Amino acid sequence: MAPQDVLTALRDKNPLVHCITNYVAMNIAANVVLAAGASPAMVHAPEEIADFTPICGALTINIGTLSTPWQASMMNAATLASAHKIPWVLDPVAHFISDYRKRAAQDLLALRPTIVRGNASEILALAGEAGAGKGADAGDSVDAAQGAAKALAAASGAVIAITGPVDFVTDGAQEAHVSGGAPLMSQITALGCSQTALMGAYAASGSAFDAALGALAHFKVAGTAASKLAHGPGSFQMHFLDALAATQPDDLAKAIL
Ligand SMILES: Nc1ncnc2c1ncn2[C@@H]1O[C@H](COP(=O)(O)OP(=O)(O)OP(=O)(O)O)[C@@H](O)[C@H]1O
Ligand SMILES: Cc1ncsc1CCO
Ligand SMILES: [Mg+2]
Repeated sequence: MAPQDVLTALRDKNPLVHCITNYVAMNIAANVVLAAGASPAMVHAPEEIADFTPICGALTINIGTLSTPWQASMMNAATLASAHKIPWVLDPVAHFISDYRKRAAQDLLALRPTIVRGNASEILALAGEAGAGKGADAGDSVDAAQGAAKALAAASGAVIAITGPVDFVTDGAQEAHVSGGAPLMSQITALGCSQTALMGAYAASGSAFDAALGALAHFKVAGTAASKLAHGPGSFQMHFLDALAATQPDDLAKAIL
């Protein structure tokens, strides 16, 4: 299924996307998923996972504001998703900042996510390579992390997506670059986290590589459109949501190299 067909299926199915994300990202990520045409639900209580994860079209897990009870929910939800063959996406936000977070990311990776999405520093570190990341923002270039992404895809079986000025995605065999968007996108917090949530919506609607590629292209196309209307980060966010909703399946090819 080509990326544009995944978007058509997404809008047709309006899939339910279980998002376990961070406090910073919750609102923008939910709005991004809604604007694109899917149905987000931010559910993280340990008591609710067993009931909720199995009825969803996809699961997304983001460790941006990790704590012990949330980690238990993440591990349980990921285990259930893998057991029920529900696609799930891992976003290992700044996992290199502490041993606690590093171990949490590796434990989740061992549960075999369908897709891993991170910035260059996060993907480098997840593959065990040294990078320059210090917090949630990337300190490395996408180019520098491409080899790590390929190695990680081969080792984990996941599709690996790196976001940045030009995105890169690989499943170990196929690969693609995705261009467009605007530098302003890195000035708005949690847009990467929102990209992860959108990848869940796409993964609920098509195969893993084309889902990741489609979600990356959707952001770039909408980012390019929003940047023409925006006067700064605040108005960019407003125009970006409008542009996500206005993006049509045939637009996606413009961003894919
Ligand atoms: N300089 C840039 N030019 C164009 N697009 C960009 C640029 N920087 C980031 N983007 C886009 O912004 C989105 C978020 O990517 P980014 O790599 O900043 O994620 P992140 O660091 O994980 O973000 P966060 O942790 O704040 O959620 C992606 O769609 C990416 O393609
Ligand atoms: C700024 C920030 N801190 C923890 S999560 C997050 C959102 C972007 O990853
Ligand atoms: Mg960023």
